[in-house]
This record gives sequence, C-alpha cells and structure tokens, in this order.
Amino acid sequence: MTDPRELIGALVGELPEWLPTQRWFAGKDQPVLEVVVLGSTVLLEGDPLLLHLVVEVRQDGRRAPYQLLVGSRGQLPEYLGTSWLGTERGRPCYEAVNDPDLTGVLLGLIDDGARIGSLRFDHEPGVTLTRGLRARPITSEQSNTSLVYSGQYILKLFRKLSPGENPDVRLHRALQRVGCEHIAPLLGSISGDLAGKEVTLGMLQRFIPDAVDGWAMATTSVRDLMADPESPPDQVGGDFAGEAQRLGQAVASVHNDLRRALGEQVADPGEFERATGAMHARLDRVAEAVPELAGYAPALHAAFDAMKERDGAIRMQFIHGDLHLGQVLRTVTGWLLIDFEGEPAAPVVERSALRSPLRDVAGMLRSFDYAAQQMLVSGPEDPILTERAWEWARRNRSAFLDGYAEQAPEDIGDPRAHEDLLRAFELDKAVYEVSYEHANRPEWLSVPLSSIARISEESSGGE
Ligand SMILES: Nc1ncnc2c1ncn2[C@@H]1O[C@H](COP(=O)(O)OP(=O)(O)O)[C@@H](O)[C@H]1O
Ligand SMILES: O=P(O)(O)O[C@H]1O[C@H](CO)[C@@H](O[C@H]2O[C@H](CO)[C@@H](O)[C@H](O)[C@H]2O)[C@H](O)[C@H]1O
Repeated sequence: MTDPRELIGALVGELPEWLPTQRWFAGKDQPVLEVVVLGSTVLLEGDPLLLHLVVEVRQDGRRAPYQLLVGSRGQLPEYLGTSWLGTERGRPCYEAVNDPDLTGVLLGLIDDGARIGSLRFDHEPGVTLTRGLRARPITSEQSNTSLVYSGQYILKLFRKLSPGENPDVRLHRALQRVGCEHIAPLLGSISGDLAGKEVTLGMLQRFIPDAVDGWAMATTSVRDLMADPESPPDQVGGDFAGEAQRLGQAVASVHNDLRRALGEQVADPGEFERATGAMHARLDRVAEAVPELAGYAPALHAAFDAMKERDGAIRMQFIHGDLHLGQVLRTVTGWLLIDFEGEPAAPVVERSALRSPLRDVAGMLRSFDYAAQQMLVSGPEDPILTERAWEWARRNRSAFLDGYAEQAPEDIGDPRAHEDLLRAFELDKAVYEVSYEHANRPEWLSVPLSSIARISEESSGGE
C-alpha cells in the first residue's frame, strides 16, 4: 500500500499547471509559482483512498489557501478519466468531487459528527441524514464546488479559504434560528483550522428540487417582451413584474430577519466617510485597469461624494452582500436567497462587516439592468429592442422596489426615499462589475458601462 504522504509530495508538483484550468481558481491572471501543503488528512484509507488537502498557492506577491479533495485508486475507471490529476507511485490520483464512491463518505462523516485530525464534521442539532446517497457536482460556472446528493442535499465545498467562520454558514444559521422562510434549511457544516483560526470548509443544505433561478426566469421574460414589440408589457406572456414585486418582499423580509437574529446599529459618523473612501479607491483602481471607465470617473466620484450629505440615520446590519438574480431561487412556494458569502473577491473582514441593506437593494437593481442589457450585446444595434430592454428594466426595478417598500425595515421604507445612497451603491456595484467583466467576460463590458453612462447622465439632469 502506498504511503499517502509520498503520494501528496509527488502530487503537488502537478498542481501549478492544473489549478488555473479550474473555474473556481481565483488567480488566473498570474502563473502559479509554487504549491505548498498546509494540511492533509486521510478521510478514507485503502482503494479508493480519499485525501483532504489544504494547499497554499503562491503567485507573484500573493499567497492564498485552497481546499482540494483528492482520490486515488489502483485502476482509474473510465468515467473518472477527465478528473485525472497525475499518476504518482503507480497510482492514478484524481479530483475526488467527481467520484460518488468518495463523496458519499463526506455525508456519512457529517451524519456521524466525526472528528478526523483537525477536521470537524457537524450536523445541525436534531438533524439526521439519509446515508449512502450518491452525489454529482453541479456543472454550472461557480466560485465553489457544490455536490447534489440524490436531489436531497447540497454540499458546498468552499475552494478559496479565508480564516474565520464563513458568512454563508453564519448567516444561514442565524436566519434559521429566527425561522426565516426565504432560505434553504442548513443541515450541517465542515470546518478545520487555518493559520490558528477556525475555517469553514463546507456547508450542507436541503436541496430544493424544481427550483428555478431568478436569472433564468428574468431573461426568459425579457426575450418574450422583445419578441412582441407591439403589446404593452403586462399583456406579454412571461411578464416578470409580479415576481419582481414578490422578490422585493422576500429581500426585505430577510433583512428584517437578519436584524432580529444579529442586531443592527446606527451608522457612526465616520461610517459614510469610510464607505465613500472605499468606493473612491475602488473606482480609481478599476479606472486605471479599464480605460473605457475613465471618462465617467468625475461623475462617479461626484455621486459617491453626494453620500456624505446624509445625516447617518441609516442603520447598519448584516446583509447578503452579493445579491443578484443568480442568487435567488423561485421554488413552488416563493423566493429563496442563497449564497450569503458576499463578493467572492472581497476580504472576509469586509464581507462580515455591518452595512446598509440598501446595498443589497442596489445589487438587485443592477441585476434587472443586466438581464435587459445582456440581450443587446450580441446583436446589431436596434433602437426598438433597446427601448424595449430599458422598458423591461424600468418596469421590474420599480416592481421590485414596490415589493421591498411593502415589508422594508421601518427606517428605510421606500428605498426611493434614499435616492443619493441608492444611486451611489448602484454605481459602486457597476464599477465592481466593470472589473468583473473585464477579467471574466470582456464581451459583456458594455453592460455595466451603458448603465453607468445612463445613471451619470440622469443624475447630471441630462435625461
Ligand atoms: N438549496 C439549494 N437547492 C437547489 N439548488 C441550489 C441550492 N443552493 C444552491 N443551489 C444551486 O447551486 C448553485 C451554486 O450555489 P451557490 O451557493 O451560488 O454557489 P457558489 O458560491 O459556488 O456561487 C446555484 O446557482 C443554484 O443553482
Ligand atoms: O455568483 P457569484 O457570487 O460568483 O458572483 C460573481 O459572478 C456573477 C456572474 O455570474 C456576477 O454577476 C453579474 O452578472 C450577473 C449575470 O450573469 C448579473 O445578474 C449580476 O447582476 C451581475 O453583477 C457578480 O457580480 C460576481 O460577483
């Protein structure tokens, strides 16, 4: 039998080339110089073997920890061929997330409440899991790896790790405690140690079958409206406004639940100062990297400065932090919010800070613009379709805000009453999107840029 330590030693040599080929790897802009093992745990001995690894990926001026699950067998079955990482000591090693014989082990360990080395597997109080289920990884493009167990459970394995409890687990647990109706039930978690602190490695939730994500629904609705340019929007099949309104209610309800669970506080006088400082700094960084943004910088800086004029009466609380139509699921009973991890690129301290809930509102407003605009990027310019797209966005943004206002925390009420804040948060998100699209989908760069152009023009009174 091969010693797992020898296997690991040889395997890390393969990782610098393999990591950048993975969707979840967040350092594709620079070559990987070295990979160092920070922790290794054998979760299953024998053939197949299951190894849990935390590795540090070293790039020029940057070090980041990642979680890997490695399987090894004497003979690699054909269906695991594309998961192959390398052959060490005569044993093929592969990405274990694609091996249902191995991923089933994780579910059993969570059910057992197992402790192996520094790894802790926990189920939530009172939860008993069905064991022996086979898992398949979700194939959509994601920042982490999620495994679905026979349509019953979904286990998210966090890839890039930050020391501390992940806000996704923390906020789900807190929301569950106060009986929030708009989340999928939390069933368990996996944690370990990193740099002397606890680190969240995985989160197990009830899988909601037959759920459709908001992005798929919204883009179908835009397509319907464009295909029928003559009819009023409320008479076109697939009108989304009713859903947008219910979504607004759900988001407001989650904000209220987050307050009940974890409290809130009035922003201290320095808070807006710090927030605007961070927004100006992000704008400067992105404008330097993306010249197309530079022309809008003066209008954007002015919009951020306008925030300072507020008296600080907005309350700060835990929020979702990266809310968009891809982060909400329509189930047979209503809307659920998922993925409370915040912006994946932001440091965990920032993601765990108290912020204005209007940031989530602004994130969703941006997403309505996105759903409308992305239909226009690939086709030739067409003024009728362009107007139709903006009509869709206006209608659904407004319905969402109506719904939010119906259940909003008292100090917020109708978000439109905080126009300066909302505009600044929307523009800040759009600046983030410019950098996201520049790095990930350059063909979509015009989506946030066209919104920035429109909002800047509106706020300078040029409509
Ligand atoms: N509880 C759930 N039930 C059904 N599908 C889910 C559930 N949670 C997540 N999903 C699906 O899994 C995908 C990935 O989840 P998400 O938390 O957004 O992962 P990531 O952090 O990798 O972006 C979502 O887009 C959604 O389609
Ligand atoms: O879902 P993630 O947490 O990985 O978020 C990142 O990727 C999103 C794209 O998948 C990106 O969202 C942007 O594009 C969406 C459409 O694909 C749109 O609905 C969002 O409004 C827009 O911001 C998100 O910004 C990024 O953090």
